[in-house]
Amino acid sequence: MIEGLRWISQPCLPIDAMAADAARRRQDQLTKPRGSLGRLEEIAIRLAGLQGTPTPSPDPVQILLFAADHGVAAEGVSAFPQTVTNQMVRNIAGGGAAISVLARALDARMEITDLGTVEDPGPIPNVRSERIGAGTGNIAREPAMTDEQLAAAMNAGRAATERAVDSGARLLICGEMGIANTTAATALACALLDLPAAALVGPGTGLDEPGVVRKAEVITKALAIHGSSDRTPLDLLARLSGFELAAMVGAFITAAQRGLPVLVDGFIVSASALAAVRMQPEVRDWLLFSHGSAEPGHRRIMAALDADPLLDLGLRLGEASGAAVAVPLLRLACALHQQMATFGEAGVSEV
Ligand SMILES: O=C(O)c1ccc[n+]([C@@H]2O[C@H](COP(=O)([O-])O)[C@@H](O)[C@H]2O)c1
Ligand SMILES: Cc1cc2nc[nH]c2cc1C
Repeated sequence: MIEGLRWISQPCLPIDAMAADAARRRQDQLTKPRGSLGRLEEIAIRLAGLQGTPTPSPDPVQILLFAADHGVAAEGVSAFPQTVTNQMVRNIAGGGAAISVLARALDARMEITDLGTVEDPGPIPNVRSERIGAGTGNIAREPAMTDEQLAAAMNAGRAATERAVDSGARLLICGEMGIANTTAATALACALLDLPAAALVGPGTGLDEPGVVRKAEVITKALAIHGSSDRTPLDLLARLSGFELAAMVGAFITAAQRGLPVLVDGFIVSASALAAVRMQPEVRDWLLFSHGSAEPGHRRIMAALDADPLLDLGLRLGEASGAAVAVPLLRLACALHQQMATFGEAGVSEV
């Protein structure tokens, strides 16, 4: 085990089965035909079990946004230049990005961390600088990061999650910003799922068809160098991912160990969730899935995690935007659970 990452094997908290059972019984007494609120019932029951309470709620919601650059961008695998990562960090912090608007509209807390964009932008208001390097290595030629960098990234995600728990957050959302990170996420997921690049590759920010073919070749090369099936998920994470992906793996494992439910965003976040579950299978219990990304490989990752995301809106933005959009559903599911009258209270006949 890598020095500084021994905490990965600490157990996750168990789910409170009594709280979940009580929530299920309450759902069956509310003034509606049994099961008629479908997955909204499921959400309230799961949150009750995860939070260990008869009054589940996603609030306060904590969004952790991790940004980093990727050496593999040099292979022309993104429709956008690498400088956009830094520019978008400024935009997110300045309030103009989609997630900035969504976080404001939801009244959610958001913490933004620069884990290593290509150029150090210097201090930016509302951005934590925890730079691990000037982007990762180009995975088509070398490992993305060293073991020390992996530990730094995962520990940054862990520390951010600890801060969230300590400040009373009841739902964790992780998001990412990193030009070329769909290449890293695809390579990581292919290695973890033992699938070829062609099974998961997609346009990311908007590559054309020939671009996607080139991207698949780059991923195939990276998998040939690093993707050997006898490598551990931790080793694959170091070799094929990125600082923001590794931070999210650290965040998810920590959330499960500290008892904080997670609402998973799109393609890149799901690749991190898959890696976290491979390292610690009990993490799966703590994950709710917000939306199906338009990135085609997302479906394969969802299938591997036995996940059925709540929404299907054709989103492919990242930045935690899809998870943010699903928060109102969780709020409404919890409001219904808490505020609806029971058959007894309302004097409505049950049969
Ligand atoms: O989350 C998704 O499903 C998603 C799908 C495609 C692209 N993205 C975002 O787009 C960026 C990566 O795309 P690319 O083409 O540069 O690899 C990165 O900043 C992600 O947040 C995100
Ligand atoms: C503009 C832009 C915004 C993003 N947000 C997340 N990924 C992104 C990629 C681009 C290119």
